[in-house]
Amino acid sequence: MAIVQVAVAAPLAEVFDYLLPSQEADCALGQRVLVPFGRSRRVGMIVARKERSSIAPERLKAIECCLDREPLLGAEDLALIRWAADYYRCPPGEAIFSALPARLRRPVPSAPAPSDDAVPFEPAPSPTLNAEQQAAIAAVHEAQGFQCFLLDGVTGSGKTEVYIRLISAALERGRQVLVLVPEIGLTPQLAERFAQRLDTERVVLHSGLTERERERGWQRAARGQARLILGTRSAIFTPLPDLGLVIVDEEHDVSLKQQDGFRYSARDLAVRRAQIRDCPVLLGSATPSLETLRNAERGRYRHLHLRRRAGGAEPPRFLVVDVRSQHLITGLSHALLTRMTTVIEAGNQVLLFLNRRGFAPVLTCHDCGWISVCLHCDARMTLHRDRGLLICHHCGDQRTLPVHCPECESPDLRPLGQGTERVEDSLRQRFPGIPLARIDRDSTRRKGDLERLLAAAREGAYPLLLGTQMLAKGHHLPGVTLVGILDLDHGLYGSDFRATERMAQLLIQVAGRAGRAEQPGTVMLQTRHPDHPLLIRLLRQGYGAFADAALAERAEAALPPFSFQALVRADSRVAQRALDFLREARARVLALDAGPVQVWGPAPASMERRAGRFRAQLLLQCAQRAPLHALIDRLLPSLRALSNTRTVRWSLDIDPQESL
Ligand SMILES: Nc1ncnc2c1ncn2[C@@H]1O[C@H](COP(=O)(O)OP(=O)(O)OP(=O)(O)O)[C@@H](O)[C@H]1O
Ligand SMILES: [Zn+2]
Repeated sequence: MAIVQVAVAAPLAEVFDYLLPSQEADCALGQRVLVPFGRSRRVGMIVARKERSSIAPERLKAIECCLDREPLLGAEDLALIRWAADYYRCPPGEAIFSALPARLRRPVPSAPAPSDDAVPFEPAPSPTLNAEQQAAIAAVHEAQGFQCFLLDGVTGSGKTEVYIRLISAALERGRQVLVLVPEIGLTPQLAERFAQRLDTERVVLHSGLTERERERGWQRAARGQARLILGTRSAIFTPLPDLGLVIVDEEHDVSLKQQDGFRYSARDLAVRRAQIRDCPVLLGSATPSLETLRNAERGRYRHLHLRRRAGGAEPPRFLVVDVRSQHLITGLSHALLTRMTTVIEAGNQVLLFLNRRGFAPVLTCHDCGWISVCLHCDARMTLHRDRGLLICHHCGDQRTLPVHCPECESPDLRPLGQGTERVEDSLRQRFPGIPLARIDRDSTRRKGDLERLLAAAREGAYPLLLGTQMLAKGHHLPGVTLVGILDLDHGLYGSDFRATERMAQLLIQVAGRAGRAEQPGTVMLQTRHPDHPLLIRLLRQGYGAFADAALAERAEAALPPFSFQALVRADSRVAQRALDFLREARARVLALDAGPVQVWGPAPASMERRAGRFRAQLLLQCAQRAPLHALIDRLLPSLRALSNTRTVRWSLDIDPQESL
């Protein structure tokens, strides 16, 4: 009997050998099987065939049955997932089964191939490419096999147009194309643009679909029926037999990194996938991550520029509003309000950006000083007046809005600061009769809300747009000529070393919504730190100059991308336990002789208690990747042993994007 290696759907570091009974002899790589496992049965996937096993033949168990008639994953798909599982230290079975549509994680047979639906196609006219767009396209066309490109194009420079041309050419060559975007909210707009221009079978894959829809799309992609696949990060694992081009839009966005369970970077895996496939990959952004810029600088990625806005639109003009010692009206300066009036009277649109939802970030008692703290987190509960609730944005806990102070019974409770709900309130009073759309997670809770609001916003239905980053990213809103940024200051002095990078990206992305059509745009940035050197550089010289300076700072401090990191996070219900666990982990690292790997911490998280658990982290860092990863391999067994005896949860994050 043949021997196969099976990855079982469970958090186990190993894969297991099984016998393949003769009635299942043609069961192959990438097919799911049902196997006896301990006293139960589990679903698994065949990941290799073997000549012999190190386990004595009489002790080998046989698989019970094969669940699929054809492989669900091809050899390359498996290679990618297993590479990712190794690199990110995720158990192979967990990685493989989290890459499958949810239903196929259970012991059910896979469905037959879904049929195609033909859609009538009326191509929309395509613009004449400018010289920079042409050069970018030509560069990618010249690629022989694998090559990674950075498409670094200012907002509104026509990156999407470049994608469309490259996709079209790849489709004509008979290839499939995978396009990744960081957020669901960006899929409808892009899908719509693709639908107008590309006559091909498309699927969209994201977490907002039902299990059925997702499985169907996945199957059509896997069987080569769908030729263009547009999806959020987990779509990186979709099997694509004819893959010929990978595109990652907004490659700088943290949402491309999975932050729990199988913690992978879809962007980095896109590059790896293209390498395995030997095809080109294009990373696009107006604000590339410092990691990607560094790779371009080192010549590993080819840097393509689109320096001008397409179709003759002007870059937006920045005005800094120094709000120190100014009287603000619910967070808005007089200068901003005045200009808003002018823009609205001229029949254009204003977009206001405030990255804080709810009515106010805290409720206080004016008599005794009580504040609305969360019982489970080291955080304040946000006042949501519309819903009559205090909500903790960290653990989700809700309380009905108190009428009297819970401490002193005073009725004088006051909201402090403002969120989008409060700004909306104030604007409706100040601009009566002017249609306003607030776009944030609260105002778009039902399916289709966001799409509807954005479509109406694009049509110019709302002279006033107000929103969080949901509204800021990637949307083309041609009527917007004024963008007001109410408060980004926390990003200038954040505790995470990436805080300024994120602030700069968000600022440029939000600003990029202004003046994308005929009318020029203005961006008013309210700040209490108008003299901050990085801010000045960003506004006067642009993102590229900012990134150069930020990279120089990172080099100086030996931080990523000039070093590599891994973060061990731990949490426990009892204070100190997580820290104690990490102290021991640190001792183990030192006992292993860490060599060039530096060990920082452990330190409590900046918000230590969250959802009733105390959190801490231990950082490992090294100028080279190899010694760090070698150390981790030696460390993991002892971490697993350590945690067995404790009530501590822990995880390992390779190339972490966020500290706690
Ligand atoms: N060569 C061109 N000539 C005229 N118009 C163009 C050209 N290329 C793109 N456009 C138009 O310019 C606008 C902006 O282009 P697009 O949305 O592709 O930019 P982008 O770089 O992807 O934007 P962002 O990253 O800011 O979302 C679109 O309306 C697009 O149709
Ligand atoms: Zn909480």
